[in-house]
Amino acid sequence: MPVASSRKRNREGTSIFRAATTASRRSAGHDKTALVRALAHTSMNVDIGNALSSVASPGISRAGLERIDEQVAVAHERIERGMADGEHGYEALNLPEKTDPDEIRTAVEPVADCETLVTVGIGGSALGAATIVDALEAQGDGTETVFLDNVDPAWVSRRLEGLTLSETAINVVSRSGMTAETLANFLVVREAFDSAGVDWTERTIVTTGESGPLRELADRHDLPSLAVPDGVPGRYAALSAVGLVAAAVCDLDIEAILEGAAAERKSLTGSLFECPAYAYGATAYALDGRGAAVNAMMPYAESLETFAEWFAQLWAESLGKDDLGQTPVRALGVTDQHSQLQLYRAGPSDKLVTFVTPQAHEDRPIPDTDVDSLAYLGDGTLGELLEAEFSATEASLAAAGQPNVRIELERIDAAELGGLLYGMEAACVLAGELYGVNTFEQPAVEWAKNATRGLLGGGEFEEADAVEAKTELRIER
Ligand SMILES: O=P(O)(O)OC[C@H]1O[C@](O)(CO)[C@@H](O)[C@@H]1O
Repeated sequence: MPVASSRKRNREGTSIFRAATTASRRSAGHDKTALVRALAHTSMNVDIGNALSSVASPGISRAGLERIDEQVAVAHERIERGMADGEHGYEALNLPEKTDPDEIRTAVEPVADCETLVTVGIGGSALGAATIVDALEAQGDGTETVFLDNVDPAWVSRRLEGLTLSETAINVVSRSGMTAETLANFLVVREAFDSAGVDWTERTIVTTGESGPLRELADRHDLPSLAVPDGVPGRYAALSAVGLVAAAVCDLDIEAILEGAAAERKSLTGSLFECPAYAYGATAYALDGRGAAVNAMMPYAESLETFAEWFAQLWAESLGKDDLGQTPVRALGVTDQHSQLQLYRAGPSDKLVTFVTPQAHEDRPIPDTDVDSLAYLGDGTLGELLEAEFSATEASLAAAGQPNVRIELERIDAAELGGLLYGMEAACVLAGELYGVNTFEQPAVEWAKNATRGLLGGGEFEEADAVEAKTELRIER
């Protein structure tokens, strides 16, 4: 029954659809020409028109964009130098060329026929993989995927219950190889296999660094393993084995993901007016400086909900330091029109709303109805309703002077997704340069890790003492 629906494109590549909205915007007095489309074909096109000061407040003027573009040119040189030298962090932007899909496919062969894949990992060691398999679910081979990225005992038990362990494979991922949650969950999963009499060493694949407890376990049991590439922080590792092992087990087109990313890499030039990724990073940075301290990532596709979670880690852990950084918020279109939009439209003007919208998508007709008041829905499609709601919500924010940016994908497929992931990583690296922060470290997370280890007898940590010294003011029933 599903039928393909796509917005027709004229030769200039401007969607007829957009033309319509331009008319409505013009009626609302918007100057609408700031669509940044890459010179080379890339996945993501970025429309920053609704972030202009002629439309929104906070907003950025054209002169402001020109000024930032000078900083972008300098930042781009720094990024290119870091990539050329394989420097820590910048090396992540070389992954489309460096990741070997054949190596990944070979490594997953022993488990490729599993019915269920349990991925044990957290943060960057789970979110990239989850984003890819959730976004491309319809294009996979039907392998069920379970991500254990929390240690809530009831939740973990529910996830494991009901699994046919003899048909289940384990994908353990940890860059450091010592993250407590991941190692604890792996020990729990292993025990479940042992209790069921299923040999987990036959059904486990490991992705980790050169050293650490997980590397030791992999070597001791001679488990098939892949390396986390050097110089690539977890949150930037989706386009390596870290994010692609699960995709390969689900028989997704990991080659096309890397090709889409490679095409996006070609769009990195020294100007935001030519590079969608930099246009996004520079605009988000500029708006933060003008008061938009919150960035609500609101994809208009259910399959991109996990992408918003992935983006939240990327943006928060990369830019949140030295009292700087824009707070990412996860939202979903159309669902959060009915929960968050009131705030985004009529609350404080401290937010940028980032929309991600596929131009083409699967569709489903809405049957005709004899209820007159529903005639406007009947005989249409859910896709038309989704598109109308997206445009209406985008325009409603602009009409209220609330800044928003649109990221357009042609459709949600492997190449487009690869480009989107790469583009957002490049946007974040650029924003990090503009903020002047160390984009690739996350020292602030260590305090709680030390405290946890101390509380559990894993060593002497002053942080654990501080936990005990909590100031209390309890209000009890
Ligand atoms: O891959 P690892 O080393 O297990 O770390 C998982 C996640 O934990 C963090 O280090 C934060 O605690 C993230 O940066 C990382 O993605």
